[in-house]
Amino acid sequence: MTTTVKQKSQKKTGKAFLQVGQEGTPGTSKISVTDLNLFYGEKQALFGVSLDIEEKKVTALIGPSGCGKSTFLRTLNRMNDLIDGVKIAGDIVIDGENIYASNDVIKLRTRVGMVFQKPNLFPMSIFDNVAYGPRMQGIKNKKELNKIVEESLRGAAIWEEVKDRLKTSALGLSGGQQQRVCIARAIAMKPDVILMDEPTSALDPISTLKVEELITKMKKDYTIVIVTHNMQQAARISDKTAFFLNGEVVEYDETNKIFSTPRDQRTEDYVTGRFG
Ligand SMILES: Nc1ncnc2c1ncn2[C@@H]1O[C@H](COP(=O)(O)OP(=O)(O)OP(=O)(O)O)[C@@H](O)[C@H]1O
Repeated sequence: MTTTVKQKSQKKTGKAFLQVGQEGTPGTSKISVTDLNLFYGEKQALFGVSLDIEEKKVTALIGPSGCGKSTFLRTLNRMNDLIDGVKIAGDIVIDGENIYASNDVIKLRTRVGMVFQKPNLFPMSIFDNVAYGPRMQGIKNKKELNKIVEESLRGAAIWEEVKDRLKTSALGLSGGQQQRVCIARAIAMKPDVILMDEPTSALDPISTLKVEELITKMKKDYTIVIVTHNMQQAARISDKTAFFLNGEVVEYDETNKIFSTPRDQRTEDYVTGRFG
């Protein structure tokens, strides 16, 4: 606990911006989930989910529609708290801290950013979209904001495309560009973890490829958890894959094992397209 607080304050004051989050060692456990059960009212959506998500790796969540992937993803930054009647039991520990033990959800969502299925930019300029979070955190200095916006847009591989139109409406960009600005907006909060819920499902193949390349680059700096329906995408970009079925994790392993030599027949049936 003390260590975590210390690390966070060093992050704020110390290192150059995009180096934030580089303290962790790839492959060590970043998020530890133990016996997680979630109910929407009377309906149980997650059943005893336990898994460790590794630092600076891409973890894919796959499985048929309605099996609990998005529900699980949203527990990692407590987005389900916003839904009436949700009950959650179990532990989710990030960097040694149980995220359900603290009431500081804003701090949690700063550390654990999220990118949604459809780009959800605000009807304001590209600059203001990316500067929105830092401004909410109290950063007013123009030079500092300029730096954060440029570094975030560079980090999201969209700077070259938008640098001459930062003051124009973000809604004038293509869907694929908007999604990368959404990623820049998440990066601007200096998170450690980025959750992505089917981030390319609304994009054309070229934009999808750009976002996939971006995700692959981003794992140098961030721990990424991505929900995808696209098996090829999971195989291309993720290091680990969890296969969900009816609210349970059937199998969780190195991605190449899940796709080449799965242990469970149900995983094999799903990844080979026999159902889903
Ligand atoms: N807000 C909610 N209220 C009640 N039930 C919900 C809610 N959100 C999801 N569910 C139910 O929880 C179960 C898991 O849904 P979830 O969206 O997590 O699945 P998913 O695997 O992400 O599906 P998809 O791939 O279609 O997005 C489903 O039965 C769904 O109907």
